[in-house]
Amino acid sequence: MSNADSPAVELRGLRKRFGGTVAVDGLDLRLERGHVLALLGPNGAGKTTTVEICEGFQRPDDGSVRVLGLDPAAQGEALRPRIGVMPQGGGAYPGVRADEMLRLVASCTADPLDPAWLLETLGLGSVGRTPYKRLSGGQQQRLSLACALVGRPELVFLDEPTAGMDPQARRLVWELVSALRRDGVSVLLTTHLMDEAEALADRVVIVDHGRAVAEGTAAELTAPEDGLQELRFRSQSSLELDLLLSALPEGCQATEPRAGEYVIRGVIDPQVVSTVTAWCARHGVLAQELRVGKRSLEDVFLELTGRELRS
Ligand SMILES: Nc1ncnc2c1ncn2[C@@H]1O[C@H](COP(=O)(O)OP(=O)(O)OP(=O)(O)O)[C@@H](O)[C@H]1O
Repeated sequence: MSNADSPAVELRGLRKRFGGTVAVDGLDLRLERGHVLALLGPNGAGKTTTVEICEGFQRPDDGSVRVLGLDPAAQGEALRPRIGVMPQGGGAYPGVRADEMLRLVASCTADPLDPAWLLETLGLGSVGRTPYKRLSGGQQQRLSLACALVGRPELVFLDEPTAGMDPQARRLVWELVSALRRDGVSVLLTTHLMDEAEALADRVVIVDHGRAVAEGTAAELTAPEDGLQELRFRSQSSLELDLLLSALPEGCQATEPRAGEYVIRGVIDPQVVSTVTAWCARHGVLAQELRVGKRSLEDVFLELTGRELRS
């Protein structure tokens, strides 16, 4: 396969362990050119290790890795000018000013974007002369993102790009990632924020314990199983679901996937909603956060793994 036709990233059977810890456990993944792929998973799922292997900073124990058609471990020199990397937690010389830092990185690339424009776009125009160590965590993150993008990369790796940012800064970063996508840049991002994955990614790979447990568009992943709808609510734990079920039409299922969280699956019509709330009222149960509709990515993750994304 020629370099230009190959996917932006293709991983097959990727494995990496650190001593007794299995960080990546047979991961397959494919990012098409010009797409945004989100690796969604809780802390310790193996997201950073996967990204660092793609960037050539770690060597896998097993499996094949192709990034823009190249092997990052063996062809790093050819690959590096074509990718942008925003590592988790950023990093720079503590005393360097924001604009100096960005200009320095720009000077190492063949055809950089205008650093002043990039700082402005990321809301850093007013802190260009501020030393790195005096920037807020969110500003440091945005400077790190600017450094990843200034060389006009074909492919960008963003490891938890909005961690620690306030909502306004997060919105700026989301807009920038959407703009990258419009410009045909491929993006692999990691996150444990489902709304981030949902807002930005063409495809989402849910990872847990170094393995992909589900993959698809956010809409595919959250579509109700079997075309059935869901009614969800929270309440005290251990409600007598058999009793509730006996009040509902045939074909409905009722489960408590986690203590105090209830899911009714079936054809959810107004009558079913009314039956559930009436049953709750009869039993002195306050049904909170009652909603009818599709599952969230968080629900999907919980159902697949029994754990929450935000661990
Ligand atoms: N250099 C290392 N030495 C030892 N263990 C490591 C190393 N790097 C990662 N690990 C372990 O591998 C597992 C996966 O870590 P990784 O950082 O890839 O997960 P992650 O999904 O990115 O999590 P986070 O969101 O916390 O960054 C964890 O158990 C972690 O402690």
